[in-house]
Amino acid sequence: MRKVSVTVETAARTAPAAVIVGIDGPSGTGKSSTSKAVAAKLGLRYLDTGAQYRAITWWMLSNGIDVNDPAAVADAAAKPAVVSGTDPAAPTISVDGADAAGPIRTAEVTAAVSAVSAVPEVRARLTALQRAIAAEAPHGIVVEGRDIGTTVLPDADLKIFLTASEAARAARRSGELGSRSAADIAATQAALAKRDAADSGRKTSPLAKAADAVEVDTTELTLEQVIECVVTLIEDKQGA
Ligand SMILES: Nc1ncnc2c1ncn2[C@@H]1O[C@H](COP(=O)(O)OP(=O)(O)O)[C@@H](O)[C@H]1O
Ligand SMILES: Nc1ccn([C@H]2C[C@H](O)[C@@H](COP(=O)(O)OP(=O)(O)O)O2)c(=O)n1
Repeated sequence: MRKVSVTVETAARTAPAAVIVGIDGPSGTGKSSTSKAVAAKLGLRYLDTGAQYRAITWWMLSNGIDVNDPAAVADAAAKPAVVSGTDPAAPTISVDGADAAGPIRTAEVTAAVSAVSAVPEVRARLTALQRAIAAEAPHGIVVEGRDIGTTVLPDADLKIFLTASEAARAARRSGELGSRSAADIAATQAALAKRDAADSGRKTSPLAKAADAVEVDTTELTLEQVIECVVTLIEDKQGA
């Protein structure tokens, strides 16, 4: 009996601790692509918190809530059941049991999401959900968003803040939308700037770099270089 218990205790001591990584930054800096790839490489879970804010926004729009009325949004904030699947190879998002992966990417949701995510009741609810998901991840998790390092997981083992020039971010997003014309890139850049200003300017947990976050400017880096950089930072932390 004694021998078994010593073996179990030794195994527990030597098993690598779960690692919690927060990746924040404005739109188009590479948060989702980087977080998914890093989590897959290191056997961690992956959580896209932006998808959760989009999911609540989609529910509000589908249920006739005026997204520009903060009191109406606050009243409804507890109603939708948001569920995130955290496998980095196949992340999922559902609302009240319905697959929301497609509908949350429409232009209508993108235009409304900053107003909905500025409402404190929405943030409180999703922050609690995000913390619970992170706490349950067996080997750790990469959580991406706008306020992960500052608010959701202030004790994360590693915080990364991704940046890139507005022009690079607009070109990336336009490419995703299937257009590289100068006019489309300019329109995308204006929409990005407007959303970033709203996300950075709101009162409750705005988009911001945590004081202890590592800033990585991805403007001149390939996605592979950014992934490698973040993997190295995590491995350095784990080895420390
Ligand atoms: N370093 C990079 N260089 C070029 N394209 C990139 C880079 N990082 C991401 N991308 C591309 O830019 C687009 C936006 O990336 P994404 O990860 O969705 O950003 P975010 O989650 O920050 O909004 C995607 O099409 C992605 O493949
Ligand atoms: N932790 C987070 C994540 C996203 N949000 C809000 C603000 C963002 O404009 C929207 C959408 O986030 P998402 O990461 O999907 O945005 P993009 O992929 O950059 O288009 O959600 C937030 O307020 N807090």
